Amino acid sequence: MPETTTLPNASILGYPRLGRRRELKRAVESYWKGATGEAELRETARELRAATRSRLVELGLPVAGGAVPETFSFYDQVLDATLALGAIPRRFADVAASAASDLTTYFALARGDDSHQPLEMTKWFDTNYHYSVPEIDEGTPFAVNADALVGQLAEAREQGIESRPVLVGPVTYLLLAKASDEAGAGFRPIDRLDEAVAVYAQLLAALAEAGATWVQLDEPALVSDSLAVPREQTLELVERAYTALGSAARRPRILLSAPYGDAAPALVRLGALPVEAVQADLVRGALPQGALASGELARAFEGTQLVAGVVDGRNVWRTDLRAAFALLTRLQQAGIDTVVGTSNSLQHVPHDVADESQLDPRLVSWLAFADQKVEQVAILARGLSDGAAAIESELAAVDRALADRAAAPGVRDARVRARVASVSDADRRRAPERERREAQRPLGIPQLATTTIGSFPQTAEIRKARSAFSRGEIDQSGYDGFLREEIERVIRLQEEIGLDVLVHGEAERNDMVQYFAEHLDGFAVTEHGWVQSYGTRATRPSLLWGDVSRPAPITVAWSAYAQSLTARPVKGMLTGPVTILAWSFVRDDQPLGDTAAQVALALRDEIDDLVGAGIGIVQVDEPALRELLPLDADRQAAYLEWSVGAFRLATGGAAPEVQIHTHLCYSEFGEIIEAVDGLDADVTSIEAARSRMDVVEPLGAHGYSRGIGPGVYDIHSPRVPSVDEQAELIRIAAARIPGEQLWVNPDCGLKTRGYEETVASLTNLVLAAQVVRADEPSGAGVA
Ligand code: MET
Ligand SMILES: [Zn+2]
Repeated sequence: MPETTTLPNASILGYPRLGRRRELKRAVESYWKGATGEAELRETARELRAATRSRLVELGLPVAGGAVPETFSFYDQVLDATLALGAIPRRFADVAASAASDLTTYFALARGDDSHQPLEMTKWFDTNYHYSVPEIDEGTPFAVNADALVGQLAEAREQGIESRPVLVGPVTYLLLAKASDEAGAGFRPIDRLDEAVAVYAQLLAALAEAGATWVQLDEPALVSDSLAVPREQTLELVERAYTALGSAARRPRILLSAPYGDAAPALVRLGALPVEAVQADLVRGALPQGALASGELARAFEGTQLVAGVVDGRNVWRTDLRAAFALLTRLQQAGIDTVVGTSNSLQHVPHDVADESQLDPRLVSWLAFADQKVEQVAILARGLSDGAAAIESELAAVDRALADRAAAPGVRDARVRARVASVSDADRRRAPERERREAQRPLGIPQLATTTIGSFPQTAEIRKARSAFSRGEIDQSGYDGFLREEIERVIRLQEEIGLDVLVHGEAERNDMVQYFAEHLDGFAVTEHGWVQSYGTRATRPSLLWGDVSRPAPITVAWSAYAQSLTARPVKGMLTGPVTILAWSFVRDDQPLGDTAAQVALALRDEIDDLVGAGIGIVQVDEPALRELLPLDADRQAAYLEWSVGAFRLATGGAAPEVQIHTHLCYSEFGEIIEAVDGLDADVTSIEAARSRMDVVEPLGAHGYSRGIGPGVYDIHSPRVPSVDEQAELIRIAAARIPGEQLWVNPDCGLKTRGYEETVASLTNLVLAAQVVRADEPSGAGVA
């Protein structure tokens, strides 16, 4: 074990990485465009890292002892680990061999190039952050590359800060990897754990050599039941890996973290590992009460520090410091060397609430973004060192803010509460499926009906008009006129292409959640509250702070106008309750299910009004249904009950003749078919083109009886899929799913696409449907 000091009693696992004003986004994108060179980009990155370290110290993290984490990334922390391990997929070997620098290879992996598809991206645990999926096979090279981490350490030292390098740990890295296409049958990336651990040991040696006193290795795999191996086995793998790493001759002290969930069942065993600190998420998770009371936990943590993740890194609310302090005090009294920490990296929250000049100051007083959370950690740490009295005034200030929040108008709205209380099971039940199918015949939907997912390209013109409107340069009627012209254009275009069920195109929406947040009571939107979703992309989640209700119809005028222009059916288009919650920062003072029911009732009224305005088909998008599924298997049933219940409450008022669609876009659809079936939607569109229709297999096996539209057009790139290619995918689906159930549509909305490729691709899509209808002449025509 290295002879260095223990961790100071305040730390965080990580911090936002794009910069307070998304400086890194601009620098990286300008480098991609070729407008700036690598040296300039590296200089901006260096300045950003320096600013972050100084800021963390200013907010109260100690300069010495490894309290300040190095969590910079040019694109993604999993991709950083791929480079640190030298695990360049073999299909990129030519890129790596000829690359001018590591950075060229790095971005080629992230984004692909003319001759290489990029690494796949998928969601990081139960967050809306996406990581670049490592591709490993028996022959993927592993070769240590500590340059980036060592360089950052040296920069920090120059600044007078003893920082702590951070890396995704070996078990999590391999469990999040996928077997490459070249892998042999039955190969699993985790099979190469011992080799990877050997490279991690070399990395640790290089860091020790460079003077690192601490290193943080993140192992969130420890809290997940959604990985390829059962959780108990993950713990064994972690024990194997860290027993080896712990015994390495030359290494910094190790902080092993288990963020994003409940590590309680594993905590005693983690404490006994030969590492010097273990972090546990005490917001999503708990302490093992029995082991704490019996002294077993304290014995396991003898000589090991416990980083208590009491400040929530997943939301934007001020922590109840008094409750957090009570928990910390119990740990301290149990004799455990306790460090105050966050539940997970602060990368999932915006920078600084002080930047929000437009928000109601009263709301602001209840909030804590990343900077405020670091201050909270520092306050609690001071309490641990100096005693409760030293922080009593800070605790009292939080008490007052929380009391104010609990009593503030709008946080509890008696009318909304009464309505939720009066909801009965019948409100969640539509007429039986078969009866609905009959009632919906007049809609005249043909077999292999063609449609889109909702949005059409968001052109520069649309964005310009929106910002001119928000700046007051055009007035309401000017803006509405612009949107009506846009809708008319999109309707005519769809008629020309020959789609069966049309959409209005969503030109009025800046974002599928924020648009609704802006039109519902109980929400606020931020100015600078950006959160990285992947690479240089960030979203600005809305703040759901109060009881939710709908002061007036939201989408009805647009949908009704679109329907007035055409004889073909136009789908109304709404974002579902679960997705609205998932992509907002949600109040933490009541169960999510209660909040979801409020949003559902607002949407229920919207559907009612859409139908009243002559709309016969309404799509309620739930792309985040899978994302919110708890990592912990024990919590999944309860989640599915309230989430599916909220969708059904939103849609349950629709008469049998109204066709309800939903849209889900993610690949692990097979896992939650039961729940999707439970949504009781008439038609569901899903992402399927990239996986070449993998989902139809489980759908066929399940005996799924509802309408289903597996995507035949991958909208993630400008590539135009040919008629043959799309027809081929339709045929794969048609082999397992009867024609009257099968819909033909793209994977997702078209908002990020350009018009040229959209028109070409949709034209091919319609032709492909015609070609397949002609395969079996008896199946063609109106069902
Ligand atoms: C991420 S799912 C998007 C659904 C939405 N209706 C759209 O087309 O864009
Ligand atoms: Zn989608």
